Amino acid sequence: MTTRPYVLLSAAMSIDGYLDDATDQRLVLSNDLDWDRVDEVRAGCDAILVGANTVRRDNPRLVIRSAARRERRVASGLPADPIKVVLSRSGDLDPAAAFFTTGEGEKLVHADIDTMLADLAARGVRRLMVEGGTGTHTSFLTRGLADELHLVVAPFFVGDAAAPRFVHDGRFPWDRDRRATLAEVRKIGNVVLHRYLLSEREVDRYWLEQAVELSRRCPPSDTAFAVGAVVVDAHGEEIARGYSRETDDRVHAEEAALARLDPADPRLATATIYSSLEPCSRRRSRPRTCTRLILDAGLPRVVFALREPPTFVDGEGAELLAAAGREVVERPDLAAGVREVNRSLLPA
Ligand SMILES: NC(=O)C1=CN([C@@H]2O[C@H](COP(=O)(O)OP(=O)(O)OC[C@H]3O[C@@H](n4cnc5c(N)ncnc54)[C@H](OP(=O)(O)O)[C@@H]3O)[C@@H](O)[C@H]2O)C=CC1
Ligand SMILES: Nc1c(N[C@@H]2O[C@H](COP(=O)(O)O)[C@@H](O)[C@H]2O)[nH]c(=O)[nH]c1=O
Repeated sequence: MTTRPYVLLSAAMSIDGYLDDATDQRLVLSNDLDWDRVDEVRAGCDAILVGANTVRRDNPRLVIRSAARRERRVASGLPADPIKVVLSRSGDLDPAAAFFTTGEGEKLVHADIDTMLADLAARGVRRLMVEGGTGTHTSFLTRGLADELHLVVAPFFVGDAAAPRFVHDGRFPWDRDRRATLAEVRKIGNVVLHRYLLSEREVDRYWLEQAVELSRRCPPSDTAFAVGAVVVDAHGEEIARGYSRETDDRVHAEEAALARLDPADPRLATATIYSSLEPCSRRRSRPRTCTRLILDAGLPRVVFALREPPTFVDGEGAELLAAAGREVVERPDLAAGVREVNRSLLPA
């Protein structure tokens, strides 16, 4: 099975949540700096998608504007422009639309999202940017098919319910009990970019990267690893963090983080602990291992990047946690930073 491309949704809306006004003229919400950012994001993607109404109403070109970015793409063996895709069940599209007549990449029309994603995966597309409009964003979001959302808010109101909102009504996977992860807020002149992470895989990446960053603060040691740990509740809010040797010269990262929480804290029962290294399962310097502490705290989910290397002991934290019914997620794709922080302690 081929994996679907990474899906990045992008939209600009007014303060009151509209993507456009109700006139025939296209509403520009981004400023010049933000258009340049959009161009950069486009240049980092293999394909760009819009819905059929956006082609009909905006007549977009969806090409890379910057000559330097086009040259960089070509120099790295890519076409100057990403593949363009339009979603349309009706197929009612004007062949003279700029979508079809501009740009050097392929132009595709698809009537179904699943078929489209499979086709793009087969064409080697790894990153897809979805630029709207309302119906298209609603389809991707309600189906849980978005990994990341770039939402720009422009500083004015449209104030007309006849205009298209960011999304239609619907059942979205993120609600007040299951919040999306806010990875970044950036002021770009007078607009604000919000970057949200929407898929579990990307949320895990974000918190594990935080844990790896935290491990860089560990006081150096020849006899113990440098590890960072973050505990995140079911709403996606950080509730504790810690790192090796943070509070005394023996303390482990998970131990330091869990010590900051009341064992009776109800959030623990649905929280995730992110640790840059597999939780320890043998320890001389303390009565309880980090694996034991995690089990005793009732944490149902553990995510780590690197298995404990056999430098000091043979770790079996992952196996013990899984055997106890905890969900254990190993992310070796994020292990490079952990290896770098601990390079003097790893086997050559
Ligand atoms: N500010 C911003 O960032 C942006 C604003 N916009 C604005 O959004 C507005 C357009 O939004 P909207 O009218 O909702 O249109 P869309 O651009 O989302 O197009 C909707 C059409 O796309 C096709 N489509 C949508 N979902 C699916 C699906 N799941 N499977 C197959 N086909 C699908 C259908 O085409 P068909 O009818 O052919 O069957 C549908 O009618 C415009 O006013 C535009 O200016 C657009 C993009 C970005
Ligand atoms: N209006 C608007 C956006 N609209 C999106 O940009 C597309 C036009 O791209 P181009 O053909 O390159 O001019 C348009 O069809 C729609 O998908 N995007 C934004 O980031 N900010 C904005 O204010």
